[in-house]
Amino acid sequence: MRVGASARARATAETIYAVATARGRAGVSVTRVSGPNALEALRLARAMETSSPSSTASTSRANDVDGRLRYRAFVDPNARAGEPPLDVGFVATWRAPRSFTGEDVVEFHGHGSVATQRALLDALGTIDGFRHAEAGEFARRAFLNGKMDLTAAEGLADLLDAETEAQRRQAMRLTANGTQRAMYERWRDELMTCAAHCEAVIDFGEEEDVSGDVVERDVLTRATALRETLRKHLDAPARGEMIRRGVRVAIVGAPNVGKSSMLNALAGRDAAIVSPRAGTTRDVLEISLELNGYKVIVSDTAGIRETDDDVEKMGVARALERARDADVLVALADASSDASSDAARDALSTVDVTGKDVITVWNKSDVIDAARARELDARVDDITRRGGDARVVSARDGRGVDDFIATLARVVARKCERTSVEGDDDDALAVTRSRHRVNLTSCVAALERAARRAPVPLELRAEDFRLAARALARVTGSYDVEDVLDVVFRDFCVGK
Ligand SMILES: Nc1nc2c(ncn2[C@@H]2O[C@H](COP(=O)(O)OP(=O)(O)OP(=O)(O)O)[C@@H](O)[C@H]2O)c(=O)[nH]1
Ligand SMILES: [Mg+2]
Repeated sequence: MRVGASARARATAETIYAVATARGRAGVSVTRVSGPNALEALRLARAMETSSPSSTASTSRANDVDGRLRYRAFVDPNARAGEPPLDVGFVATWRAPRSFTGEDVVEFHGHGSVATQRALLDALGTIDGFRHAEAGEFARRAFLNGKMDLTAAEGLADLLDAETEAQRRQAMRLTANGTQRAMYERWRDELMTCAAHCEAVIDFGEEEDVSGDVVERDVLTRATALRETLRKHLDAPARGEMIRRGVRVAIVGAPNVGKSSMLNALAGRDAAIVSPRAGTTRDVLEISLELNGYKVIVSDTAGIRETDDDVEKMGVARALERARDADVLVALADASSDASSDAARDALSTVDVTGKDVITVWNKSDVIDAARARELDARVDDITRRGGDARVVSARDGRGVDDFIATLARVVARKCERTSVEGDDDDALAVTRSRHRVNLTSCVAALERAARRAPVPLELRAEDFRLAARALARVTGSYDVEDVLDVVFRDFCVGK
């Protein structure tokens, strides 16, 4: 991995420490120390069978660097005689480069209380050249020391944030399997090969019994194939990003149709204010759910209608904006009357639904007569027959709500499940971050220039292949890393 020498030097000059587990009350708390002088921290670890503090450093430091847990008293080297130890627990030590960060690492596994954590941190702070770590600094060092690439680091951040099964699996694939990195590196190698072939023709011309034309044709064939793969990768529904951030569902419709009541039914609590007055909801209100193991963020929005009320107008604008950003629209209407929904339908027709799923729901089925019920059932059948999703429900008495939730869960799963794009591990193909999307897009742009049909000097083609390869290298962090490091590692907590 190519990383600027200055970055590496800066990363390894100091020894850092931090609590790696959650702060506060817990059975066990792990405090991690990493850096060139990390073994100095063993001064705080005293073997339980010896009572003489002076004997600790020399005996334990030589023998204890094998990653095994050893039972120790944690002591403050400056403590007065007769003081009890700071804590007792286990200490483990790893030597560079065979550690998480690639540096010397010492871990203290003590009791999880605020007081023991603070006492140990204070004692570590008295050691020369030691300082408290910043957020993400351990992971950053691991990256700088070549222990993981940026996609794995991002996967680690995702894993620490994972709330659902789908998020956990996706994060593990990134951080443990490295499948995404392998794919990007394979494509990058292919681009470098194209550049090299162009350059070979430039350097050796036609002498080496290779015809420039043949090489050029071969390179263009490879480039075109790769461009198609990349395009498919980019065009595939943003499944990876959706699993990571949660599928966005917006409940939209005319005022008073029961949008807030539906949100409350989904949440299983009174999250939103419900009232008989049209125009009750003004702001967007969000709740988080887990459906089929996927994270789902449901938004309740203001009822859409023409209005002179300035505040309501802002609410309507926000509702439409939310509809535009959503992955799934729940278009709610009043089963007892179609009239109020016309303005909402007109406004919503301006929202581009490409790539979105729309579930049409008629609410308030408890107040309709049998004829109307039959009419709505026929409309539901019609929509279903055309491959759409529709439901008739009553948020008031709960009729049909479970079926609606099942439909929503199915739609969410369909959006997040494997979409067969290419290759045998489709999940690796999901673009998980906009940072990747940006670089992949510039890769495709450069590749398109490199592989254009018009006669172009080979030098220019070679240069564009190199630019395309560089864009991919930025995703894994093997090129131009300095400017992206803060972006990638700022999401970590302290201690990681
Ligand atoms: N009969 C009946 N009334 C309902 C049902 N769902 C909601 N309501 C009533 O309809 C009224 C409006 O409900 P809300 O949930 O506030 O409707 P809304 O779409 O959020 O309204 P706005 O926020 O004003 O756009 C309230 O009086 C609810 O009690 C239902 O299934 N049946
Ligand atoms: Mg409302």
